[in-house]
Amino acid sequence: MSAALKHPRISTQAVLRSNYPRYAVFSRQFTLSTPSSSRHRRPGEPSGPNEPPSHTASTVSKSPFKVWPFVLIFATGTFLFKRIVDQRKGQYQAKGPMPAIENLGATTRSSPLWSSENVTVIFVLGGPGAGKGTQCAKLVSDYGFKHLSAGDLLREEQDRPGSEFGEMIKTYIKEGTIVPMEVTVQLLENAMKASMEKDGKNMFLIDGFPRKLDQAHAFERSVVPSKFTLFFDCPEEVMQERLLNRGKTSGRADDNAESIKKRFKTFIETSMPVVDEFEGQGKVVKVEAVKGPDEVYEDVKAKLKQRGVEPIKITFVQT
Ligand SMILES: Nc1ncnc2c1ncn2[C@@H]1O[C@H](COP(=O)(O)OP(=O)(O)OP(=O)(O)O)[C@@H](O)[C@H]1O
Ligand SMILES: O=c1ccn([C@@H]2O[C@H](COP(=O)(O)O)[C@@H](O)[C@H]2O)c(=O)[nH]1
Repeated sequence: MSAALKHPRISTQAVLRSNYPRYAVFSRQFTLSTPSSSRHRRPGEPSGPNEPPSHTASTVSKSPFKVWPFVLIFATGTFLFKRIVDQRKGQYQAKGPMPAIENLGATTRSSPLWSSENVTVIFVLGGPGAGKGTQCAKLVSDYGFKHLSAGDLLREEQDRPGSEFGEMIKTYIKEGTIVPMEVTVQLLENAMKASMEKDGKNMFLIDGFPRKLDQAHAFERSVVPSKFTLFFDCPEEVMQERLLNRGKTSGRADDNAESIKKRFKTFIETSMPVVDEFEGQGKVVKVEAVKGPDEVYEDVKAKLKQRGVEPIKITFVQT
């Protein structure tokens, strides 16, 4: 547009021809205002290069039709530009509020905080309701692991008075989608540090995490590489029945038919690629999770044994 105003004879003509054929007459008139020796002069037009015109801008200012198209083009352009900007703003806002990630440093490290020699991490994955938490509770008492559930940590943070992430977490959990990894990885790292300092525990079962490839990569790069992933395989119908049952007493905002459906979708589309990637690295221990809790647990113990993970031996010493 600015080019058109600087060089009206050239560019506005081109614009008018290409976009507004009905202004062709005007366009021609405008072109004719160019001084030329090979045509008839118009009234008031200078006869030569040294003679001033008898009145200024006569061809443009006399007819309103010669100005309006430019005004129209400018207004339409401005209107469309503003609409595009507003639409884009809308798209970004629809993704929900982003956390103040500058306060969350864990995922910015380029090397792990701990080595897998000193700190053992077993990820526990499986669909919603596959029985991860139930099996973890059993493993804690027999193997001495510290159990950290990513979902529990997020719910705690959600309910912590003054948390800047509370509202955001609530929305993600209700929708069955994955909270931005900066928040979850930082919560896990904090909980691991606390456990090591307080209980001296350095063997962790990390339940319900990583649920997305970016989390998996960030955690292994900046916190500690995992030993392997314990994966509980269970059909959706079985998991749905368990979750609806649990929903009668759990008080969880996502144990209802609508949220469960969304959580299943997220599991298939977002979390299964994590299992597939670890599988490709030979780092998945798969357990069928349809039978009762004790039968499933027997299978878990047998599979862990194959991986060299043994229960804690309690030795009774006679005094
Ligand atoms: N093997 C099983 N057979 C029958 N019911 C089970 C079994 N394992 C767990 N449950 C029950 O199913 C429900 C879900 O179990 P659990 O909380 O352990 O699953 P989860 O995988 O941790 O779920 P989520 O990912 O939603 O936290 C609970 O009510 C639990 O008592
Ligand atoms: O890494 C994670 C783990 C969990 N979430 C969110 O929490 C809910 C509940 O998780 P449970 O493991 O079933 O307790 C899950 O649906 C996600 O919305 C997460 O964002 N990131």
